[in-house]
Amino acid sequence: MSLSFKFFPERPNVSNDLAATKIDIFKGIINNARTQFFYTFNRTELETTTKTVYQKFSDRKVFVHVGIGGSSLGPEMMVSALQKNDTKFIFINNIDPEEIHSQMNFLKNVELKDCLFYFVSKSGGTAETLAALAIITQLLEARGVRPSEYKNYFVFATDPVKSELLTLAREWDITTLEVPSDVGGRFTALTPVGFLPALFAGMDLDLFIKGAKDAQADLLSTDGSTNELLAAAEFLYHLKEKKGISQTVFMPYSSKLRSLSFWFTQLWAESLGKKKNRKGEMINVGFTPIVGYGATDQHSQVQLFMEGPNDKAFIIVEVEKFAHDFPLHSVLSSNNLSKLSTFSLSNLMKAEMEGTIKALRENERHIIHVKIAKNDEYHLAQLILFFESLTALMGDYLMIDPFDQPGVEAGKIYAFEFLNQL
Ligand SMILES: O=P(O)(O)OC[C@H]1O[C@](O)(CO)[C@@H](O)[C@@H]1O
Repeated sequence: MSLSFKFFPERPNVSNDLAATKIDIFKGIINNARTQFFYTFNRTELETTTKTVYQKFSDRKVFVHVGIGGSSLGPEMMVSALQKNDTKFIFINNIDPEEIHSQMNFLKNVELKDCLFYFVSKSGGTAETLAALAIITQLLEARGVRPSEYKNYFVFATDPVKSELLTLAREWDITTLEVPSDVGGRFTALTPVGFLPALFAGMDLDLFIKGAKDAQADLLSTDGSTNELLAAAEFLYHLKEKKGISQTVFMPYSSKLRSLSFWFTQLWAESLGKKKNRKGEMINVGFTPIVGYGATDQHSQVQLFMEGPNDKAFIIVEVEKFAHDFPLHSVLSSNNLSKLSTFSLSNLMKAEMEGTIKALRENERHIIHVKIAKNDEYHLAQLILFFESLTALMGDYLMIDPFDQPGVEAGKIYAFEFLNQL
């Protein structure tokens, strides 16, 4: 795996015996019929069907992605990290009428033949996504498009076995991609959910999948001295058990990877925040994710991180080499400018990150520093698989099921009760 790791104050000691035990457990998790996230991208037919769909609609200049939670956060993160072309992306990922108004206004002014609407919902029954479908069909109707023609504008991604969207897909003859039944919504970035937007963003899908495949063996290694998945799990679990640290600040030093923090937030929060353990006993556990990005948040949250309660672990993601850089020399004379003049912007970013890590260490904070050589498809896929694997494994440490989300159901039921009273 080409992610490199440093742990502060120190890497936990993972003996080979412990590694063998934990990898056995991890294999049990990823080989379970309902939790196949670790292997889905090995299914080449998922890649080829997505490429075929892309070919069919590749002339589209506006890609409207409709979905919420895991059906949107992965694609948003991938596109904002690595888009390489001019495709206009619109993410309809909320039901704020004012935002939808702006999005629909934009769409009213573009040629429909330039648009592709990608509706993603694992369950096919999510109210927010179906609401957006209703509004988009109104837009199409107003432009004279009949339901029999929706197939020219829509692609669906949903569970191939059980989903309301399947019924509509059959009725309207919509091209439909698979969200594998055995992969939970928040683990679907490395499936057609992420693949299709990646292709429309001009990303190299083969390199993306290769990155994930190349990480598999290292994540399963029973060498405790090199398996960083196990080290990270031990590090975070013991911080929680011994020091009560259960907040996790996720802070890439990169604007392009800022959305990785939002993707991580759902993965970490929805998977690990649980009322009951696997035996059904009340335990109310979880790790609270905190979104950050450097260097910007040094001027926002870092004061708290340094001097506030020592109740947070920090995951800092570094991009070693940026694709672009700028020298900082200037014709202006100023003391502060002249201190920068012999350096580049990426030198400043690196120095600020290292400076923050050093200061955090002086304040006895706990840090996992992850480095990628560059922000590309290969490394992004490795980050995704690493954090998905870490989440699954932490579920075992916490003795909970990281693949369900019973806590969000009650709110949905009450929302419909309120709706029916309106
Ligand atoms: O893909 P779906 O089924 O529309 O679900 C969207 C999101 O809603 C949840 O089920 C609950 O928040 C998430 O787990 C999921 O990512």
